Amino acid sequence: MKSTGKPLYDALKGVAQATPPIWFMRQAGRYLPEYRQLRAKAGSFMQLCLDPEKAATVTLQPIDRFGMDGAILFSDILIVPYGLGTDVSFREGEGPVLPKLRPGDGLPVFDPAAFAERTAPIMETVRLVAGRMPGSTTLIGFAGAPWTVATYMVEGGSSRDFSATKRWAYGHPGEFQTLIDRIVEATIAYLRAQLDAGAEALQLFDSWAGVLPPEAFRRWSIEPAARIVEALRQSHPGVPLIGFPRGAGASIVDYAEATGVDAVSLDTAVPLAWARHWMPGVCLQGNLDPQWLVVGDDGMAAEVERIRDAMTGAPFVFNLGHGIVPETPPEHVGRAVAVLRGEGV
Ligand SMILES: Cc1c2[nH]c(c1CCC(=O)O)Cc1[nH]c(c(CCC(=O)O)c1C)Cc1[nH]c(c(CCC(=O)O)c1C)Cc1[nH]c(c(C)c1CCC(=O)O)C2
Repeated sequence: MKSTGKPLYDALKGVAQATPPIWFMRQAGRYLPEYRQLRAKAGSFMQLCLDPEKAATVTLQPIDRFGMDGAILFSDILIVPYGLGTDVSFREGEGPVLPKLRPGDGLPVFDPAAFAERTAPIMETVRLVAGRMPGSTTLIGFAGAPWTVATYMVEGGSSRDFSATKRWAYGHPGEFQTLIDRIVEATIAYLRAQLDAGAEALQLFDSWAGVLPPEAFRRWSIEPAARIVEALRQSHPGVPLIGFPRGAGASIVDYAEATGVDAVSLDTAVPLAWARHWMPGVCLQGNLDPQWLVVGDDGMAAEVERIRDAMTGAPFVFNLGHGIVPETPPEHVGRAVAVLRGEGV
């Protein structure tokens, strides 16, 4: 493949780069003073997500500061339930709050026109960022995977054990399938719209895939992701797709094969040599522990080099095993980038 001049894009398409491209999950957010400053003026977090000018500015903050190879759209996975008509809000220190959906309740219906209208500001953000990015940067769009999005809709927010969602999925699988199907349809429309607006690659975040036993993982994580991948391949052939089935353990190999993604993002527990051996056909992404960025010392530098060196010669994107935490000093992020690129200590 001819180089596109975008190292992240090329790596995702399977071409190993001499220096791995880098971006970090949650690279825009509360650890950055420039984010906190803009966030204070935006009202609620949802208002910030739905304000294209501010969301575009926030998307570009980590590009301006660190020269990341990827810009991830500033938004949230809960925009899909919002687009389906669900009330979504974020409480300070508590996280997301949604009405709790239960078996027997009317399920949200995917109305394409209403969904497109409610999510239109996100597409405007994508267009603004696409027009303002450096040419070597790749713009990454994203959505939550249907299982992870469903857990927020059923639990009414974050959860420790996902008991209500699991009991529904195991006890009433037909009805739970309908809920998943509706989220799949909405997600396909949502991701297609991001691509039409200028996103160059996509990531599907299945943050809670790891709570599912293997058979349930196949049905509720792999199958919906495979349907989304197939639909996007039909409408937008060639667009690099990244899957992140966090905590999937050994099942990540089945996920990579059965969904047909171009790249998989590895959580902190996945051994890199094992991933290279069992998933030779995909680009790998990961998997520095985000807590190393809080520590930021020579131990962090050594860990960055260990991960980089373990992946030499393979298509690889340097990232974290999960999102940056708010306590992270921004200088430590800068140091990790410099160490990776061999520019600093
Ligand atoms: C599960 C999930 C969510 N959102 C997301 C996931 C999947 C990744 C993961 O597992 O972390 C994905 C997400 N959320 C956010 C982005 C923006 C882009 C980026 O990565 O920089 C992305 C890609 C912004 C955000 N999403 C959220 C914030 C903080 C809100 C604030 O500024 O007050 C940001 C910057 C809020 C959010 N959003 C969500 C929760 C549980 C919370 C509350 C916890 C927290 O605050 O970290 C749901």
